[in-house]
Amino acid sequence: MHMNADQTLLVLASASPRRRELLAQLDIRFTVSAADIDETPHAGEAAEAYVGRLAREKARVVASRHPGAWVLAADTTVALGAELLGKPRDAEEAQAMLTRLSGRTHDVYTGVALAGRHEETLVVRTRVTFRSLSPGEMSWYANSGEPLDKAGAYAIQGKGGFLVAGVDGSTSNVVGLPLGETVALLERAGLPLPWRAS
Ligand SMILES: Cc1cn([C@H]2C[C@H](O)[C@@H](COP(=O)(O)OP(=O)(O)OP(=O)(O)O)O2)c(=O)[nH]c1=O
Repeated sequence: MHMNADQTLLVLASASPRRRELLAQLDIRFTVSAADIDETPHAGEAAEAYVGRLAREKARVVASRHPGAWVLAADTTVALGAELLGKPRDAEEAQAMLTRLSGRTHDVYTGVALAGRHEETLVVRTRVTFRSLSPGEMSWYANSGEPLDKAGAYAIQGKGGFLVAGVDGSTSNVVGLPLGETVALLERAGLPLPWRAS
């Protein structure tokens, strides 16, 4: 992609097909350029601070490659109390995460950052309650392949829907991009939106 000085150009700094689909559903025009950053949490870093920091770092890395454009980035993590559950390395770790989540309520945090003429970061929390899962359910799902690239080892939008007893808050936030808050963020920056004349 070549440089573009157009202030209405939006770049999504993400390799996640979920974020791409969520944004595309709203007919918002954007290009994609993934940021590869170190996602190791700092010692004692709380979930809210962690996802905000990672979203900001992703947005800044891609903004430096696209001067003049607006860059949107996000990061999602699952938090069970003070414990952060990122993407499981394998089916065994997925199973361990599902065992922790079974029969309990956890928080899903997504940090969203917009970088361009100015910078803004927000963090959205959704509470998700899991059913009490049987060993057979956990083992089948852990080995289904679906948990591997998902924070907390499940996809609410996929087969993982059967694990969930209830959701309190934004569902798109769980999938990786809180649509209501993201639209408000783009609106504040003056980006053109399909329902608003630019
Ligand atoms: C809990 C949950 C997470 N997820 C996904 C959303 C995110 O893509 C992923 C968390 O990983 P992230 O590190 O937030 O995102 P990513 O590595 O997929 O993409 P990028 O950093 O390039 O933007 O987990 C679901 O799809 N469904 C769910 O129910």
